[in-house]
Amino acid sequence: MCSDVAITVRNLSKVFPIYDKPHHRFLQMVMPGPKQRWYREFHALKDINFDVRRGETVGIVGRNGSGKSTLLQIICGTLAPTRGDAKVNGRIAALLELGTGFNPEFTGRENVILNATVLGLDKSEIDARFDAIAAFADIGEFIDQPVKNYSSGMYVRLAFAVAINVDPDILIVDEALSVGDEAFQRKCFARINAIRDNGATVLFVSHSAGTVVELCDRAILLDRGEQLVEGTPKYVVSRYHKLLYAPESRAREIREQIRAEGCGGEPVLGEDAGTRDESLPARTVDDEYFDPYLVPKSTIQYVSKGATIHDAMLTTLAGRRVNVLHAGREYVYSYRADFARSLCRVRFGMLIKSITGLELGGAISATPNEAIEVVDAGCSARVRFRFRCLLAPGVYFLNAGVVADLGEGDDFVDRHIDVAMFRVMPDSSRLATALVDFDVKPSVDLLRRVQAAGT
Ligand SMILES: Nc1ncnc2c1ncn2[C@@H]1O[C@H](COP(=O)(O)OP(=O)(O)OP(=O)(O)O)[C@@H](O)[C@H]1O
Repeated sequence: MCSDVAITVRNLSKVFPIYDKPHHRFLQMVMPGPKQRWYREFHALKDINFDVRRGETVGIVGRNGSGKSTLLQIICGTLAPTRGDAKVNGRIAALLELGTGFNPEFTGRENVILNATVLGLDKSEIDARFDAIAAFADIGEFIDQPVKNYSSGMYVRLAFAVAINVDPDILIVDEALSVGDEAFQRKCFARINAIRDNGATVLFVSHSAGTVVELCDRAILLDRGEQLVEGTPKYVVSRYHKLLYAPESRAREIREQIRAEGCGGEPVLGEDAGTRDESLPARTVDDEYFDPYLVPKSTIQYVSKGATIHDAMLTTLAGRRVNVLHAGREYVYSYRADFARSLCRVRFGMLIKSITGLELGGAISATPNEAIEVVDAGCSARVRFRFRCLLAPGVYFLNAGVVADLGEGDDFVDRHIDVAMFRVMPDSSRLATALVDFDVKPSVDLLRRVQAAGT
């Protein structure tokens, strides 16, 4: 293996036997034969090939079951490939899914020693680092309890503390971070950054587009065990999203499209160089655009009480339809409401929610005193909400609602939940943390420390 390559994966395939009935496993053991096979083959990885250079941080993305964890386990040597091989050059520390690495009967202290020994540290090195590992894990006296008594959060804390305190040449992280609490996750990301800055190689599995774009130099998209594409994180994440939100009927076609595009997104060319979907208008790298596959699957339409909402959409200020937005820019959320009966004191509303349903912000077209007094049957209204997209990269959902006074106060006369969705593009220049960007203007003054007299 070339000395500036940390990981080489060649023609790697993994086939799992699937037994339809529990006793078939036994029958296969006692009656294996060329004619009768008691299992079906499931191809979890199919002919995977890539290199990771020393010092690179590479993200692996893909839908559930695409083979990410299987790939990492083979690279770490905890699972054997069926064909091909994965070679690593250097000390590898891995944070794989829960359950791997620790012996549940041993205490945290014993597991730390065991793990660090497996990672190649001698006794004096382990003694020198033990306190740092325990401090990072911050699990108090649980360090002397068997790990079978740990919560999943404690387990991850300790596993991560070991993995990143042994000065690995190669760090492999499999999304396990999402188990820890937020403060701990932040501590871990800071530590991963420090390890990377010291020249280590990081291989990272994540479902979070923001994390991959933020942390990685390059990304690889796996789907159904196949390596569909590799390229810049922005490019690969955009293809991943295209696949993730594809209707089942189009998924196969979209996979083929992505595969045909091949390797993409050299940084100098910009994320979509040479791979534009011909059905979309030409755009520059940072342009917002419309992704036809970004369609909510959770839309709920309430029973109409005299008005009906249609054509909910987002556009640029110039009127171009979009749903992949640029943070910081202004957009218009609009819909049409058709009135089948006359309604009094009419107002229109909008709401933006996070993927978990958290209501982030909304607006109503008028105060109660300024509601439209009467809208006659047969009329239509075009409703527009202009807003600035002050949101973190990620996916968001939109509600739309029409309110009128039906005699007993305001009531919804039509309401659509998750009527549209949009994505905010990852932005590496972003300083804001969390979901909502308050347009904070940070400033830092470095103050020279006054030297004490005589020192
Ligand atoms: N030991 C096994 N026996 C049979 N099938 C397996 C085994 N381990 C994994 N698989 C199957 O291989 C496929 C890939 O699994 P893997 O865990 O690598 O996917 P993943 O991309 O990491 O998924 P997720 O994002 O849900 O963690 C899945 O369909 C899984 O059911």
